[in-house]
Amino acid sequence: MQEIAEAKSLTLADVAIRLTGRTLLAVSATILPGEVLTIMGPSGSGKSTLLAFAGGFLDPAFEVSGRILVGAEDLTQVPANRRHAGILFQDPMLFPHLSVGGNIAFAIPPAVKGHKARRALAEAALEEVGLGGFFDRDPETLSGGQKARVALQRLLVSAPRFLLLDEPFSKLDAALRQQTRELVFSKAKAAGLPTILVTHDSADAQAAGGRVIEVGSEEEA
Ligand SMILES: Nc1ncnc2c1ncn2[C@@H]1O[C@H](COP(=O)(O)OP(=O)(O)OP(=O)(O)O)[C@@H](O)[C@H]1O
Repeated sequence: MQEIAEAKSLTLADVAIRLTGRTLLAVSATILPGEVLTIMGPSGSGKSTLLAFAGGFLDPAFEVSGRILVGAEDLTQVPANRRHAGILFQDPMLFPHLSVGGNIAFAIPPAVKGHKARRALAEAALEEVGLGGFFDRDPETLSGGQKARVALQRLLVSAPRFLLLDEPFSKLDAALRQQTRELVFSKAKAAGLPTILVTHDSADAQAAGGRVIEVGSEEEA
């Protein structure tokens, strides 16, 4: 559907994040194309902070050492808007002023020219997740699971180089959660995207099928 750039690994090279002199978390890992690295740990252990570092939107209150790379390209000093990270949060955060299809079309890279071509891509992306015919719907009229699928497709049409998932399934009920996580992981794998998943749920980690890194509690860090 979208043009997929050559898949590359994502490397967190000796990343240590400190807050007021105390090490919050330290991680070193290379995540292969299509691999999901799961980060688990108690509340406040720095999981979202690690994703903020990877995405390039970390609060300057944190001190960081180490580097983040895609393939051999060092992204550590690259601003967030040029990292091409695909990010999913708990909340699908669809733009309420755009239609469902508008949400997806918005994310298609500007290299795809022409209203018709962009619309056709967005329609195909909706169809792929069972939402054919939903283009003109108001996002507010969708169910939680439908919103999650729109958010996923919006992410994938943007041609990300890696994925950062911050508890993206935690607001869904059990059956939907199972379905959505299978969809997300199968698509991430098919697109060859290295992925970091933050979760509290060991079933998410199991479904992701990759390595799991446990980060410590605030007390022991
Ligand atoms: N902007 C900030 N300035 C200062 N401290 C912050 C900031 N953001 C988060 N923190 C602190 O950094 C620590 C790590 O927060 P973070 O949100 O990464 O934890 P988490 O593991 O993702 O937690 P949860 O599972 O509850 O989402 C916490 O102690 C938090 O209070």
